[in-house]
Amino acid sequence: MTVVRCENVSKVYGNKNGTQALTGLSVNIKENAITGVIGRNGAGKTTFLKTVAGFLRPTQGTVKVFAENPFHHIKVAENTVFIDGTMMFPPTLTLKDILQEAGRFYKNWDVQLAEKLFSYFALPCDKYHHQLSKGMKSTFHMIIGICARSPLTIFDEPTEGMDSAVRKDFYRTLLKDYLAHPRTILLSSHHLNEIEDLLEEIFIIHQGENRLHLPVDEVKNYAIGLTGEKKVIERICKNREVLYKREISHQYIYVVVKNDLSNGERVQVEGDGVKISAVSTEDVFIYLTQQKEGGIDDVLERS
Ligand SMILES: Nc1ncnc2c1ncn2[C@@H]1O[C@H](COP(=O)(O)OP(=O)(O)OP(=O)(O)O)[C@@H](O)[C@H]1O
Repeated sequence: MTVVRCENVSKVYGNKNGTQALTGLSVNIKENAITGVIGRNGAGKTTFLKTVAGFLRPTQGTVKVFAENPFHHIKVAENTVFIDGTMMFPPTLTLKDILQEAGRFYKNWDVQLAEKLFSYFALPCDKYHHQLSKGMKSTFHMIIGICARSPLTIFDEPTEGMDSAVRKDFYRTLLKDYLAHPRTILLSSHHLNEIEDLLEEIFIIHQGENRLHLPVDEVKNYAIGLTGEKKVIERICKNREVLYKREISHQYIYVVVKNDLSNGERVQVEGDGVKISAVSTEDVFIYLTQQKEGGIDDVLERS
Protein backbone atom coordinates (compact mmCIF):
# COMPACT_ATOMS: atom_id res chain seq x y z
CA MET A 1 0.00 0.00 0.00
CA THR A 2 1.03 3.59 -0.60
CA VAL A 3 1.04 5.97 2.37
CA VAL A 4 2.29 9.11 0.64
CA ARG A 5 1.29 10.10 -2.89
CA CYS A 6 2.71 13.23 -4.48
CA GLU A 7 1.69 14.20 -7.97
CA ASN A 8 3.35 17.04 -9.81
CA VAL A 9 4.01 18.96 -6.60
CA SER A 10 5.63 22.39 -6.75
CA LYS A 11 6.43 24.70 -3.88
CA VAL A 12 7.47 28.32 -4.21
CA TYR A 13 8.38 30.23 -1.04
CA GLY A 14 7.11 33.80 -1.01
CA ASN A 15 5.44 35.40 -4.03
CA LYS A 16 5.59 34.04 -7.56
CA ASN A 17 9.14 35.37 -7.95
CA GLY A 18 10.20 33.59 -4.75
CA THR A 19 12.41 30.50 -4.37
CA GLN A 20 11.20 27.41 -6.18
CA ALA A 21 11.95 24.56 -3.73
CA LEU A 22 9.95 21.74 -5.41
CA THR A 23 9.32 21.48 -9.15
CA GLY A 24 6.69 19.06 -10.43
CA LEU A 25 7.76 16.36 -7.99
CA SER A 26 5.89 13.04 -8.17
CA VAL A 27 6.58 10.11 -5.87
CA ASN A 28 4.75 7.31 -4.05
CA ILE A 29 6.08 6.17 -0.67
CA LYS A 30 5.43 2.56 0.32
CA GLU A 31 3.79 1.64 3.60
CA ASN A 32 5.92 -0.03 6.29
CA ALA A 33 9.27 0.60 4.68
CA ILE A 34 12.23 2.80 5.57
CA THR A 35 12.86 5.26 2.75
CA GLY A 36 15.97 7.43 2.67
CA VAL A 37 15.30 10.94 1.36
CA ILE A 38 18.64 11.97 -0.04
CA GLY A 39 19.73 15.20 -1.70
CA ARG A 40 22.38 17.87 -1.80
CA ASN A 41 22.12 21.02 0.31
CA GLY A 42 19.10 23.01 -0.80
CA ALA A 43 17.72 20.15 -2.93
CA GLY A 44 14.26 20.39 -1.34
CA LYS A 45 14.30 17.55 1.23
CA THR A 46 12.98 19.58 4.16
CA THR A 47 10.35 21.24 1.97
CA PHE A 48 9.20 17.82 0.74
CA LEU A 49 9.08 16.34 4.26
CA LYS A 50 7.24 19.35 5.72
CA THR A 51 4.73 19.22 2.88
CA VAL A 52 4.11 15.53 3.56
CA ALA A 53 3.74 16.23 7.30
CA GLY A 54 1.11 18.88 6.52
CA PHE A 55 3.16 21.86 7.76
CA LEU A 56 3.44 23.43 4.30
CA ARG A 57 0.83 23.82 1.59
CA PRO A 58 2.14 23.06 -1.91
CA THR A 59 1.88 25.85 -4.47
CA GLN A 60 0.72 23.33 -7.12
CA GLY A 61 -0.01 19.64 -7.43
CA THR A 62 -1.60 17.02 -5.21
CA VAL A 63 -0.32 15.52 -1.97
CA LYS A 64 -2.15 12.67 -0.25
CA VAL A 65 -1.08 11.14 3.04
CA PHE A 66 -3.24 8.30 4.37
CA ALA A 67 -5.48 9.26 1.42
CA GLU A 68 -6.03 12.78 2.85
CA ASN A 69 -4.74 16.24 1.96
CA PRO A 70 -2.21 16.54 4.81
CA PHE A 71 -2.18 20.33 5.21
CA HIS A 72 -3.27 20.91 8.83
CA HIS A 73 -5.27 17.67 8.71
CA ILE A 74 -6.08 16.17 12.10
CA LYS A 75 -5.90 12.51 10.96
CA VAL A 76 -2.49 13.07 9.39
CA ALA A 77 -1.24 15.01 12.42
CA GLU A 78 -2.40 12.26 14.79
CA ASN A 79 -0.56 9.60 12.84
CA THR A 80 2.65 11.48 12.11
CA VAL A 81 5.72 12.39 14.12
CA PHE A 82 8.14 14.90 12.59
CA ILE A 83 11.61 15.06 14.08
CA ASP A 84 14.12 17.76 13.20
CA GLY A 85 16.61 20.06 14.87
CA THR A 86 14.13 22.90 15.35
CA MET A 87 11.72 21.10 17.71
CA MET A 88 10.36 23.27 20.53
CA PHE A 89 8.99 22.20 23.92
CA PRO A 90 7.22 24.05 26.74
CA PRO A 91 10.04 25.83 28.63
CA THR A 92 8.62 24.89 32.06
CA LEU A 93 8.87 21.13 31.47
CA THR A 94 12.01 19.15 32.31
CA LEU A 95 13.12 16.41 29.92
CA LYS A 96 11.61 13.79 32.22
CA ASP A 97 8.29 15.71 32.26
CA ILE A 98 8.28 15.83 28.45
CA LEU A 99 8.74 12.05 28.22
CA GLN A 100 5.86 11.54 30.66
CA GLU A 101 3.62 13.99 28.80
CA ALA A 102 4.40 12.66 25.32
CA GLY A 103 1.88 9.84 25.79
CA ARG A 104 -0.89 12.43 25.52
CA PHE A 105 0.19 13.32 21.97
CA TYR A 106 1.31 9.97 20.58
CA LYS A 107 -1.19 7.14 20.93
CA ASN A 108 1.46 4.38 20.57
CA TRP A 109 3.94 6.07 22.93
CA ASP A 110 6.17 3.53 24.72
CA VAL A 111 7.11 5.25 27.97
CA GLN A 112 9.23 2.32 29.19
CA LEU A 113 11.38 2.29 26.08
CA ALA A 114 11.68 6.09 26.33
CA GLU A 115 12.95 5.82 29.91
CA LYS A 116 15.39 3.03 29.02
CA LEU A 117 16.85 5.01 26.11
CA PHE A 118 16.93 8.17 28.18
CA SER A 119 19.01 6.43 30.81
CA TYR A 120 21.24 4.60 28.27
CA PHE A 121 22.13 7.86 26.54
CA ALA A 122 22.74 9.45 29.96
CA LEU A 123 20.50 12.45 29.38
CA PRO A 124 20.00 14.65 32.46
CA CYS A 125 16.40 14.17 33.82
CA ASP A 126 16.07 17.52 35.54
CA LYS A 127 17.42 19.70 32.75
CA TYR A 128 15.31 21.73 30.36
CA HIS A 129 15.38 21.28 26.59
CA HIS A 130 17.06 24.65 25.95
CA GLN A 131 19.94 23.65 28.27
CA LEU A 132 21.03 20.72 26.10
CA SER A 133 23.98 20.69 23.71
CA LYS A 134 23.24 20.23 19.98
CA GLY A 135 24.07 16.51 20.04
CA MET A 136 22.07 15.93 23.23
CA LYS A 137 19.06 17.69 21.70
CA SER A 138 19.27 15.43 18.65
CA THR A 139 19.50 12.37 20.91
CA PHE A 140 16.45 13.50 22.87
CA HIS A 141 14.47 14.17 19.66
CA MET A 142 15.47 10.77 18.32
CA ILE A 143 14.07 9.10 21.48
CA ILE A 144 10.77 10.91 20.89
CA GLY A 145 10.72 9.92 17.21
CA ILE A 146 11.30 6.24 17.97
CA CYS A 147 9.09 5.90 21.05
CA ALA A 148 6.14 7.70 19.41
CA ARG A 149 5.83 4.71 17.04
CA SER A 150 3.74 6.86 14.72
CA PRO A 151 2.45 5.13 11.58
CA LEU A 152 4.28 7.84 9.61
CA THR A 153 7.62 8.69 11.23
CA ILE A 154 9.65 11.46 9.64
CA PHE A 155 13.24 12.20 10.62
CA ASP A 156 14.73 15.25 8.91
CA GLU A 157 18.51 15.06 9.33
CA PRO A 158 18.14 13.66 12.83
CA THR A 159 21.81 13.08 13.63
CA GLU A 160 23.03 16.69 13.54
CA GLY A 161 25.66 17.12 16.25
CA MET A 162 25.59 13.46 17.39
CA ASP A 163 28.98 11.79 17.72
CA SER A 164 29.55 8.69 15.61
CA ALA A 165 28.90 6.23 18.48
CA VAL A 166 25.52 7.80 19.23
CA ARG A 167 24.67 7.83 15.51
CA LYS A 168 25.37 4.10 15.30
CA ASP A 169 23.26 3.42 18.41
CA PHE A 170 20.44 5.51 16.94
CA TYR A 171 20.39 3.58 13.64
CA ARG A 172 20.49 0.27 15.52
CA THR A 173 17.66 1.27 17.85
CA LEU A 174 15.56 2.56 14.98
CA LEU A 175 16.03 -0.63 12.97
CA LYS A 176 15.29 -2.97 15.89
CA ASP A 177 12.19 -1.04 16.91
CA TYR A 178 11.00 -0.82 13.30
CA LEU A 179 11.37 -4.60 12.85
CA ALA A 180 9.31 -5.19 16.00
CA HIS A 181 6.78 -2.46 15.12
CA PRO A 182 6.78 -1.86 11.34
CA ARG A 183 5.76 1.61 10.20
CA THR A 184 6.45 4.01 7.37
CA ILE A 185 9.69 5.86 8.01
CA LEU A 186 11.14 8.73 5.98
CA LEU A 187 14.70 9.52 6.93
CA SER A 188 16.63 12.36 5.35
CA SER A 189 20.37 12.42 5.67
CA HIS A 190 23.58 13.64 4.11
CA HIS A 191 25.30 10.39 5.08
CA LEU A 192 23.95 7.85 2.59
CA ASN A 193 26.77 5.36 3.22
CA GLU A 194 25.94 5.42 6.93
CA ILE A 195 22.22 4.74 6.59
CA GLU A 196 22.24 2.55 3.49
CA ASP A 197 22.00 -0.73 5.42
CA LEU A 198 18.91 0.54 7.16
CA LEU A 199 17.01 1.51 4.05
CA GLU A 200 14.67 -0.41 1.79
CA GLU A 201 14.19 2.42 -0.69
CA ILE A 202 16.23 5.41 -1.75
CA PHE A 203 14.52 8.57 -2.96
CA ILE A 204 16.93 11.12 -4.42
CA ILE A 205 15.69 14.70 -4.72
CA HIS A 206 17.67 16.99 -7.00
CA GLN A 207 16.77 20.64 -7.55
CA GLY A 208 13.26 19.99 -6.27
CA GLU A 209 12.63 17.04 -8.58
CA ASN A 210 12.46 13.26 -8.19
CA ARG A 211 15.86 12.23 -9.61
CA LEU A 212 15.63 8.56 -8.63
CA HIS A 213 13.40 6.39 -6.47
CA LEU A 214 14.34 2.72 -6.30
CA PRO A 215 14.83 -0.15 -3.86
CA VAL A 216 18.35 -0.01 -2.38
CA ASP A 217 19.45 -3.18 -4.18
CA GLU A 218 18.61 -1.61 -7.52
CA VAL A 219 20.57 1.53 -6.66
CA LYS A 220 23.54 -0.70 -5.79
CA ASN A 221 23.42 -2.04 -9.36
CA TYR A 222 22.34 1.19 -11.01
CA ALA A 223 25.71 2.12 -12.52
CA ILE A 224 29.06 0.60 -13.45
CA GLY A 225 32.53 2.01 -13.82
CA LEU A 226 34.52 1.39 -17.00
CA THR A 227 38.28 1.92 -17.15
CA GLY A 228 40.12 1.61 -20.40
CA GLU A 229 41.56 3.19 -23.49
CA LYS A 230 39.83 6.42 -24.48
CA LYS A 231 38.97 5.31 -28.01
CA VAL A 232 37.36 2.06 -26.78
CA ILE A 233 35.46 3.77 -23.97
CA GLU A 234 34.20 6.51 -26.31
CA ARG A 235 32.81 3.81 -28.61
CA ILE A 236 31.03 2.06 -25.73
CA CYS A 237 29.60 5.35 -24.45
CA LYS A 238 28.32 6.52 -27.83
CA ASN A 239 24.60 6.10 -27.12
CA ARG A 240 24.81 5.97 -23.35
CA GLU A 241 24.27 8.52 -20.61
CA VAL A 242 27.66 9.17 -19.01
CA LEU A 243 27.19 9.97 -15.32
CA TYR A 244 30.83 10.72 -14.61
CA LYS A 245 34.06 11.00 -16.57
CA ARG A 246 37.67 11.29 -15.38
CA GLU A 247 40.87 11.15 -17.38
CA ILE A 248 43.41 8.81 -15.81
CA SER A 249 46.21 9.57 -18.26
CA HIS A 250 46.65 10.81 -21.79
CA GLN A 251 45.46 7.44 -23.05
CA TYR A 252 43.20 6.05 -20.33
CA ILE A 253 39.87 7.14 -18.96
CA TYR A 254 37.35 6.15 -16.27
CA VAL A 255 33.65 6.62 -16.89
CA VAL A 256 30.49 5.73 -15.03
CA VAL A 257 27.46 4.72 -17.09
CA LYS A 258 24.04 3.24 -16.38
CA ASN A 259 24.35 -0.48 -15.84
CA ASP A 260 22.38 -1.63 -18.88
CA LEU A 261 25.02 -3.74 -20.60
CA SER A 262 23.78 -7.16 -21.70
CA ASN A 263 25.90 -10.22 -20.79
CA GLY A 264 27.12 -10.34 -24.39
CA GLU A 265 28.17 -6.68 -24.27
CA ARG A 266 30.02 -7.22 -20.98
CA VAL A 267 32.04 -10.06 -22.48
CA GLN A 268 32.85 -7.92 -25.51
CA VAL A 269 33.81 -4.90 -23.40
CA GLU A 270 36.12 -6.99 -21.21
CA GLY A 271 37.55 -8.56 -24.35
CA ASP A 272 38.46 -5.03 -25.48
CA GLY A 273 40.61 -4.63 -22.35
CA VAL A 274 38.11 -2.56 -20.38
CA LYS A 275 37.91 -3.12 -16.62
CA ILE A 276 34.37 -3.12 -15.23
CA SER A 277 33.93 -2.06 -11.60
CA ALA A 278 31.05 -1.57 -9.15
CA VAL A 279 29.86 1.93 -8.21
CA SER A 280 28.73 2.53 -4.62
CA THR A 281 25.27 3.95 -3.88
CA GLU A 282 26.98 7.03 -2.40
CA ASP A 283 28.80 7.60 -5.70
CA VAL A 284 25.61 6.99 -7.71
CA PHE A 285 23.99 9.70 -5.60
CA ILE A 286 26.90 12.10 -6.12
CA TYR A 287 27.04 11.54 -9.88
CA LEU A 288 23.26 11.89 -10.32
CA THR A 289 23.22 15.18 -8.48
CA GLN A 290 26.39 16.95 -9.57
CA GLN A 291 26.27 20.00 -11.78
CA LYS A 292 29.50 19.25 -13.66
CA GLU A 293 30.32 15.96 -15.39
CA GLY A 294 33.82 15.67 -13.90
CA GLY A 295 32.95 17.03 -10.44
CA ILE A 296 35.47 19.02 -8.41
CA ASP A 297 38.40 17.51 -10.39
CA ASP A 298 37.19 19.42 -13.45
CA VAL A 299 37.24 22.71 -11.56
CA LEU A 300 40.67 22.08 -10.00
CA GLU A 301 42.22 21.01 -13.29
CA ARG A 302 41.01 24.21 -14.94
CA SER A 303 42.42 26.49 -12.22
N1 LIG B 1 11.37 29.49 4.51
C1 LIG B 1 11.99 29.62 3.33
N2 LIG B 1 11.88 30.77 2.62
C2 LIG B 1 12.47 30.91 1.42
N3 LIG B 1 13.20 29.94 0.81
C3 LIG B 1 13.33 28.79 1.46
C4 LIG B 1 12.74 28.55 2.74
N4 LIG B 1 13.05 27.29 3.16
C5 LIG B 1 13.80 26.77 2.16
N5 LIG B 1 13.97 27.65 1.15
C6 LIG B 1 14.71 27.42 -0.11
O1 LIG B 1 14.14 26.28 -0.74
C7 LIG B 1 15.14 25.46 -1.31
C8 LIG B 1 15.05 24.06 -0.73
O2 LIG B 1 15.35 24.13 0.66
P1 LIG B 1 15.21 22.88 1.62
O3 LIG B 1 15.46 23.37 3.01
O4 LIG B 1 13.93 22.19 1.35
O5 LIG B 1 16.43 21.97 1.11
P2 LIG B 1 17.19 20.74 1.83
O6 LIG B 1 17.40 19.72 0.78
O7 LIG B 1 16.46 20.32 3.05
O8 LIG B 1 18.59 21.43 2.19
P3 LIG B 1 19.70 21.06 3.31
O9 LIG B 1 20.22 19.70 3.02
O10 LIG B 1 20.74 22.12 3.06
O11 LIG B 1 19.05 21.20 4.65
C9 LIG B 1 16.47 26.16 -1.04
O12 LIG B 1 16.81 26.92 -2.16
C10 LIG B 1 16.17 27.08 0.13
O13 LIG B 1 16.98 28.24 0.11
